[in-house]
Amino acid sequence: MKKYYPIMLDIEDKRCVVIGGGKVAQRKVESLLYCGGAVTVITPKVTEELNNLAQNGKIQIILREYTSGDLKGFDLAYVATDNQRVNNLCREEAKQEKVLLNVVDQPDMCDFIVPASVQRGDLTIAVSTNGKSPMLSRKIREDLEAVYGEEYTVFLEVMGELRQLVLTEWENIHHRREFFQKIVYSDVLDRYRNGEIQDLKSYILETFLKRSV
Ligand SMILES: C[C@@]1(CC(=O)O)c2cc3[nH]c(cc4nc(cc5[nH]c(cc(n2)[C@H]1CCC(=O)O)[C@@](C)(CC(=O)O)[C@@H]5CCC(=O)O)C(CC(=O)O)=C4CCC(=O)O)c(CCC(=O)O)c3CC(=O)O
Ligand SMILES: NC(=O)C1=CN([C@@H]2O[C@H](COP(=O)(O)OP(=O)(O)OC[C@H]3O[C@@H](n4cnc5c(N)ncnc54)[C@H](O)[C@@H]3O)[C@@H](O)[C@H]2O)C=CC1
Repeated sequence: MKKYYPIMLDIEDKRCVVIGGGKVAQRKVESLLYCGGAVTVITPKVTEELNNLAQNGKIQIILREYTSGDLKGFDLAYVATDNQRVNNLCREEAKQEKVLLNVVDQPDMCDFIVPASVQRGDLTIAVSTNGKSPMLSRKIREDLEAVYGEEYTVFLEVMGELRQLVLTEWENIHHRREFFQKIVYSDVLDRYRNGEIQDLKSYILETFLKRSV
């Protein structure tokens, strides 16, 4: 069985090229933009949404078919046409130019594949089936969205702030670990979700910090 290595890639301002301008290309472009990628789309035809993104200066569109040399200078590349010849040419070029390539209709030609993901502030939950069933990835993503709601955005913000505080102020790693463990494994999130707690940060500070110092 093929193994993919899951990583969190910082693509802020990295140059990403997408060959093709249909529905699938659009989905990949949207996720790249969400993470701050600098996106260029090369395609003779685009969806209305991609066109709007270009009008608003969010992406650059080059309105023509792929030609050899188009991947040069990019960090990441996606081919989202349904043209086998273009897939093959891009695969060749990506290898030569050492650009990581995703071929949306051929997992066996990909350097990387894209998981389904849930984003809750700084929390990312990603799901992949190694390409076996993208529909199943989607379904699991939907299930996760129902379980991990917006309260995780707030919770994680508070945990991040507390961690900064504790890392600089507490010397003993065992105390720090125990402190975080108590909060994360408590019923605080359930109670916040049920509306029993109004201000999550104050509640956590009062309940857990007082007890620990
Ligand atoms: C290998 C991979 C390469 C890659 O794109 O990176 C790939 C490949 C292919 N997808 C196909 C079809 C569909 N893809 C989706 C949806 C998504 N596809 C995504 C990723 C991936 N798709 C990578 C593997 C991910 C994994 O490991 O699980 C998601 C998760 C992320 C994203 O695209 O952003 C996004 C869900 C996002 C979300 O909703 O959260 C749907 C469902 C829908 O449309 O709603 C369908 C129709 C139903 C079905 O076929 O299951 C086809 C066949 C085309 C055909 O039939 O001709 C191929 C090619 C092939 O398999 O040969
Ligand atoms: N990975 C995934 O998540 C999924 C992949 N697919 C596959 O992705 C492919 C694309 O799907 P859609 O976006 O729905 O197709 P589409 O037909 O809507 O879009 C294809 C795009 O490619 C462009 N194109 C065609 N020839 C080109 C060339 N020589 N150079 C540059 N651009 C060119 C077209 O102008 C069009 O914008 C299909 O092969 C499909 O099987 C389909 C669903 C999901």
